[in-house]
Amino acid sequence: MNAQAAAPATAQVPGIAVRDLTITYRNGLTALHNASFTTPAGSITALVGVNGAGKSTMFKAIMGFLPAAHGRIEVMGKPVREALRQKQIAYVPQSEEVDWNFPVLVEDVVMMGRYGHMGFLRIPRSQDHQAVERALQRVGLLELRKRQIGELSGGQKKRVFLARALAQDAKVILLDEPFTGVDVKTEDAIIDLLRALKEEGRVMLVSTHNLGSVPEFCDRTVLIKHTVQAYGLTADVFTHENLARAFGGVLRHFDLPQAHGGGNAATVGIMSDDERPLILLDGRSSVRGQPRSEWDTESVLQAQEQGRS
Ligand SMILES: Nc1ncnc2c1ncn2[C@@H]1O[C@H](COP(=O)(O)OP(=O)(O)OP(=O)(O)O)[C@@H](O)[C@H]1O
Repeated sequence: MNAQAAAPATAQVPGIAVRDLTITYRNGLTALHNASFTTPAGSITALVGVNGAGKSTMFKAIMGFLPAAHGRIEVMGKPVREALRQKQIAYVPQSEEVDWNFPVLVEDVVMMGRYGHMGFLRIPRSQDHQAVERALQRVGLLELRKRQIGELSGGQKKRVFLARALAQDAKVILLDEPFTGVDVKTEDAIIDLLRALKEEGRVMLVSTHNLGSVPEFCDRTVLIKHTVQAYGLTADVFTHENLARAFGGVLRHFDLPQAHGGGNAATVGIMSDDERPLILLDGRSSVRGQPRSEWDTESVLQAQEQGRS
């Protein structure tokens, strides 16, 4: 589906709606122009593109850090400013954006998610402590609550910031490359948590270079290259043609013709931007352990409809 095409039928409950967004930095560089996409409540959307394509810029715009030169953003049906005021948006940063030498305990970082719920003096009440405890429990870090944040592993640090978003009770969670430097077990644990949050009706937007994981846990994808090139159901968007357009010659790509035996010859393509490659069958994305018939658009929509009813 290209960016101008109609949104999927299930996209009725609003999650994030970006319309005609243009962002120009102070130095005059326009990092995004006329970018548009929508995602519904109860969804996980991948934000995919080359380095410098504008993914972090999109996050910063949704977080209200960057003014729009043109266009608008709505979150859960409200203007961004209103959604931010209601603490509905949380951001899980890239590791490089954080000063890990800052002396602060794990539980203090998670408590920051409660600041917006506290009074002017930021004195935590029992419900704030309970929310922090629940969030740490959910990401499996309760035992490390008294550790200095700088003493944690890369995967544990990511989970602390996810816990901060949970303590905030954000409806929309933006995750900037949550799998960088994370082992496969931790990645799977984060994916399981994101799936559970989706079932609760929350909206996740996840930037990642880990293309192979996208069809496994992101029901939708936004392909970005200084604008939104395509968005919609991952099964529709994650095609060889679209990815080649978004990445140009940057992706490593191999075709293994007719490697799929049993009389159903198919072209197996492998595209890789990072650690886990994306496997394509006849130019369409596939999901680990699932035959392709279970991953076509119709089945995804049906499964989502059933999940809602
Ligand atoms: N503060 C800034 N001032 C000026 N230009 C910026 C600023 N931040 C980013 N840019 C530029 O905007 C463009 C988009 O950058 P952005 O960080 O959004 O890309 P990205 O897709 O997140 O990249 P990556 O995958 O490397 O994280 C790039 O050309 C970048 O150099």
